[in-house]
Amino acid sequence: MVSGVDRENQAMQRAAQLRQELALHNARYYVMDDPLISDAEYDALFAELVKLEQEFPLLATPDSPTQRVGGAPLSAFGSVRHAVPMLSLNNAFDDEDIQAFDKRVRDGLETESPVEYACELKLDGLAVSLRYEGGKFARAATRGDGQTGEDITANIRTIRSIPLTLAGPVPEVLEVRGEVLLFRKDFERLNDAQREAGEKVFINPRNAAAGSLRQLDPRITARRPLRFFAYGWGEIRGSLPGKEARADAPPFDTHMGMLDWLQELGMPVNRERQLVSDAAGLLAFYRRVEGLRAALPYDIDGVVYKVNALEAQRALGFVSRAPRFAVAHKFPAEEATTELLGIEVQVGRTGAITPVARLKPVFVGGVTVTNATLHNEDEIERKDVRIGDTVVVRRAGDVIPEVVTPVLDKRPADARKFVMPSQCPVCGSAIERPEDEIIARCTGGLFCAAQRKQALWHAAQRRALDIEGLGEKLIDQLVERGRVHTLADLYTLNEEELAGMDRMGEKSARNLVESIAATRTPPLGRFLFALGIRHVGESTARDLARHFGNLDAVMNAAEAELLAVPDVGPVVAASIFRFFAEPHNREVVADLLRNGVTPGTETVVDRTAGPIAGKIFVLTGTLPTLAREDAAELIRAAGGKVTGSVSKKTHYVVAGADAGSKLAKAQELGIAVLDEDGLKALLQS
Ligand SMILES: NC(=O)c1ccc[n+]([C@@H]2O[C@H](COP(=O)([O-])OP(=O)(O)OC[C@H]3O[C@@H](n4cnc5c(N)ncnc54)[C@H](O)[C@@H]3O)[C@@H](O)[C@H]2O)c1
Ligand SMILES: [Zn+2]
Repeated sequence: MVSGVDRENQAMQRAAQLRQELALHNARYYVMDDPLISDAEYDALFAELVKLEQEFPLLATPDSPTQRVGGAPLSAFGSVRHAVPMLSLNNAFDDEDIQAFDKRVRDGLETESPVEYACELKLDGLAVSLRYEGGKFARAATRGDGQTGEDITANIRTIRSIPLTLAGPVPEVLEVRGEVLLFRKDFERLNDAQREAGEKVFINPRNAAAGSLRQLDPRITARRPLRFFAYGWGEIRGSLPGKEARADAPPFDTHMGMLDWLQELGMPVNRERQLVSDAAGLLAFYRRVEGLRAALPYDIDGVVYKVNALEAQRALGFVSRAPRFAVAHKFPAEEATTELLGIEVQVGRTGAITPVARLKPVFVGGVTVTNATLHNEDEIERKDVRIGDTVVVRRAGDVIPEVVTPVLDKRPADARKFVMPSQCPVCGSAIERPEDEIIARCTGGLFCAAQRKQALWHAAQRRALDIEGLGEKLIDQLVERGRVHTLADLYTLNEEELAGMDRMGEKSARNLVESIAATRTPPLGRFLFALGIRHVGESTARDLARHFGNLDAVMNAAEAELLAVPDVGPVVAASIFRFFAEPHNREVVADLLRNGVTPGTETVVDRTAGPIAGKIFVLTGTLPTLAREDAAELIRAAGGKVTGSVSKKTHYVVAGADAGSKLAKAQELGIAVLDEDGLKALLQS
């Protein structure tokens, strides 16, 4: 059994250790703007110390971090003594904490009736105090240790949304307090620039805002798009002209009234603020903002509730580091640090290879996360993430968790760089990354299980093989049951097994077998399109068919030959060539042929000769016998081009009934206008 004395000794040791750790983290966070651990981890250490000090009150020394605010001001800045201290806020994490807060407030005010609260966002930036004298901006300071802050007047002047002159009559001295922050987009841009310049990146927008504001050179601050929102005030001296207020007190009697007034004076005040009348109202506000959080352009780490009546605030007063009349209701942290155990790659439905971080399980954004996306190879390189690193993981709202950045100070000596594998982990085909692209892909195409569903769906669609009755749900089943591996397997399905699938009757099974059979002789262009070759859309597939005439010729074409096809550039040619160079894809085509699929052939037209070759057509209005798409086909088949709008480059406009502005434009530009007969004559000439 452990004696009471032993326990107290243990507690004392642990408390000393916690204080030392917290002091280190305070310095990293408040002074260097470069924390080593996440806020959630810091909060856990802090809470542990609070608990020990509550159990053993003798441990609560006045220099304990639990009794103090922030960190010491940097001596490089001039110091500013706060006439009214800048405090922190007590934290609440769950509904019970809020009920307890409301009860403490009502007990403190000796009232049974509901208390009115002003609710605000808890902006995740850093607190500053702006001093106006005679309505003019005079000085600005950081919170520092709460009593003394750093003089950041020159830096604050660079923030455009902060007025240098207040709009309206104000007391002689008015200190406005609020949060300086960086929008997420601006943060990302800033980090990109930091990386490019080989400078250290910031862990999150809060630290970036703090680092930007606490610059010894205000020209650097000026280049950072910092923002400001006011949520309070400090010293007030002199009364407000025309308003019967007590001197040295705010010229309003509620918190919300004061905020509205600050806004009228030209101070930015966050619009997401609301009055509620009891604990239930507080919780409803919390829920509402929770839903809003992901859509806000800046980070918040919770909401703040303040007793609205200033008289009641005064009655409740302060504890050492925070007011009794306010509380911060924290959201689950969106960021946490953990260890990056490994990087694996995932294959998407289009063959895109995504590197995924395998993480030591970590609780973030309200769930335990073990995987996070790393997007692509460049991103890993850019962020310099290595296996073995301690990394910051972010999970905001329902967004897929992502690795934000490594914590460089914690990099172990044996951290390894990621190397993109050369083979697809699903099908073993080559992984390739075209030079001008960010995304690496599996070249397995139809053969790759990861891409199968997408590939089948693509092949079945109207514009490809047009397999009626083969829907997405059925494709999922066929692939998941291992019955269909490639497009070729579709042609081996029989009625009986199809009838056995979910939501399939005998009749629909029979119909499907028939409709599959009906697609056994596709035109070559549609067949090529159905193969799902990257960059080969419907019209490129048609051009290929026309240029090469038969399947073999397309499959065996060299890259240079492919480049001879109209509108096929280097990217497309390379993609076609790669597709048919992959043995798995050739196998699938061979299987298709073996299973009775015979794509058609086409007469190869020399589209460089003939009267239409290279000519540009625009079709408008309704032709008497030809559908517009058929007319376009005829033109393309003869080597012409069809575009959508009339310009100086247009050679012919083919106009039918009800032709509108295109015809007018053609006449205006003096372009030859043909009717259907005219077109046919031209084609036959
Ligand atoms: N990761 C680390 O190493 C590390 C170290 C130290 C502190 N921290 C983080 O900082 C927190 C403590 O910092 P703190 O003392 O600044 O307290 P806090 O950030 O939890 O709360 C007080 C602050 O909230 C801000 N605030 C935002 N919106 C507000 C509003 N509407 N009304 C009033 N204030 C508002 C103000 O800047 C105020 O100073 C910890 O909980 C931890 O999350 C992290
Ligand atoms: Zn693959």
